[in-house]
Amino acid sequence: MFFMGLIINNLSGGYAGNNVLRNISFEVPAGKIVALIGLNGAGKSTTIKHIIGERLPYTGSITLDGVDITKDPTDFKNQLAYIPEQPILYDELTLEEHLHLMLASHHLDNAAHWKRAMELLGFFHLEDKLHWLPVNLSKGMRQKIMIVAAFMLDRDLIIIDEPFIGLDSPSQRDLIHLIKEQKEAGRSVLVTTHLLSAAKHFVDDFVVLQDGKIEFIGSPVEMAESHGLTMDTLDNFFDIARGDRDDL
Ligand SMILES: Nc1ncnc2c1ncn2[C@@H]1O[C@H](COP(=O)(O)OP(=O)(O)OP(=O)(O)O)[C@@H](O)[C@H]1O
Repeated sequence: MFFMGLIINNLSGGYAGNNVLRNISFEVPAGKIVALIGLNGAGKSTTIKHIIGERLPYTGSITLDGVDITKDPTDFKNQLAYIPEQPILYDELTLEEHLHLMLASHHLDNAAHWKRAMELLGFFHLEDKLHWLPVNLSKGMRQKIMIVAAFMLDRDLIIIDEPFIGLDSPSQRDLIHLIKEQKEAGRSVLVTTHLLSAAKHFVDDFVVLQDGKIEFIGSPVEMAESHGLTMDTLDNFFDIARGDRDDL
């Protein structure tokens, strides 16, 4: 039996001439929500680029439900859904056409998945906008379409880059509800965020990156305790990381 979930093992990687990640290891087990956090330039996006296969590991391995990204890249990618920070939509396709295209490209354009897509659209109050083009949609609406498109695929791993940017507070709560549903369904969820005040309430573990290395892995309570903070003051975590402790 394979380990169910994502395992990053001793990963080193980055860009030509710029080795950003240095032997990082962490897990996102099935049924867990993990937040990858760190200051600007710590290596979060670079880590995500490696997990979605945009960059290849220099050393180390990345496996999802026992499938190695280097050995079986297609099988690996077929188990994950990724929501980028910036929505990527085609100007000339309606919302409905986007969803059909996305499902068809994953060989899932059937009644069951379409029903799921409609449920998710309804959840975000977008069900009456099926014929709209991206140009007619607000930034937050475009972000919600990316969320719907990822969640309708029912993948084992969902990666969300900065989930809360551009969403109003009710929509942030709606997204957290959907993320928790994925956890309850036994999926792995990996988010990157700078919003610790929101993340500390729903993540199982924080993985803290600092200069391309793992600085800490643990629950929000463990992270607070090990850095001399409480759950109430955890939002100041990055002030400590930056050396602004006196400001607390
Ligand atoms: N395309 C690239 N080519 C070379 N170096 C890059 C490239 N993209 C990022 N870097 C470098 O990699 C390091 C990590 O950047 P990364 O984007 O992973 O950080 P991050 O933690 O996601 O930061 P932020 O919070 O600002 O999004 C930085 O030193 C950055 O300059």
